[in-house]
Amino acid sequence: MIDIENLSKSYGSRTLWSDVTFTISRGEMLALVGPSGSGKSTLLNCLGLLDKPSTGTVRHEGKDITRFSRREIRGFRRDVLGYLFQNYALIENATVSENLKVAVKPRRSTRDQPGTTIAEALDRVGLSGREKETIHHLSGGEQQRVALARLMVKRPALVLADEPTGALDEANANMVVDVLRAMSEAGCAVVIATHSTSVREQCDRVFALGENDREPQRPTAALRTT
Ligand SMILES: Nc1ncnc2c1ncn2[C@@H]1O[C@H](COP(=O)(O)OP(=O)(O)OP(=O)(O)O)[C@@H](O)[C@H]1O
Repeated sequence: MIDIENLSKSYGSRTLWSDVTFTISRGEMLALVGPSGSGKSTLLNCLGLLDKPSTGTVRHEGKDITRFSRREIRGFRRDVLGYLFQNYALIENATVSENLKVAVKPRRSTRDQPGTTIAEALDRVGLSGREKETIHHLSGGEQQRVALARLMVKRPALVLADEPTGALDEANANMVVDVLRAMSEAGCAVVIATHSTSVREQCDRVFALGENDREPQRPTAALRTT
């Protein structure tokens, strides 16, 4: 579904990673690992069109998304992508249910499978009955669970998750990974940047950004498959 070829990212003379080449398929859950500062978030941002790689291509259905126009970027974010990022990207002054309603897709025909409803998603993330609460009154972990519920309602083809379990207790961390796993089993491609050994072990494949990438001016073949 996503073909990444010879991707590199440099800031000035510092190369974060280079020669990054791999494919992410539908139904696959992939862990992106590497030491702090190795560029995991930056790579996710490049895949999510929030940042641009210095060289290389990222193809979706044959089209290089790094060359998309603003209009194509908007369409790709709306129709294909789902983010689970550290700032949650929720509407702070709106309620839980208002934040989820923006993700509901109209069914184009009766053949369209009905998606997860807002009530089902909130129940799955343990936030039933909290629909009317305003986002900024929720804890960080609760906001993250709202972001996860929004992903379930949206059902994107590609999910990019940046340390999705970092701020959570063990039970909620397991719940997040279980939901992402269920989404991948339903045909979604999931990429998770993580330091967690347990999350890594639950993924289908692991890509490791190399330790040397932290060293300024030392370009490396950045990606290993384990
Ligand atoms: N706009 C920028 N200009 C210069 N350097 C930047 C810029 N954005 C990020 N960096 C640097 O790129 C490096 C990689 O950052 P990134 O957040 O991608 O790493 P990470 O592997 O996700 O780290 P962590 O595991 O700590 O979250 C960091 O050293 C960061 O300071």
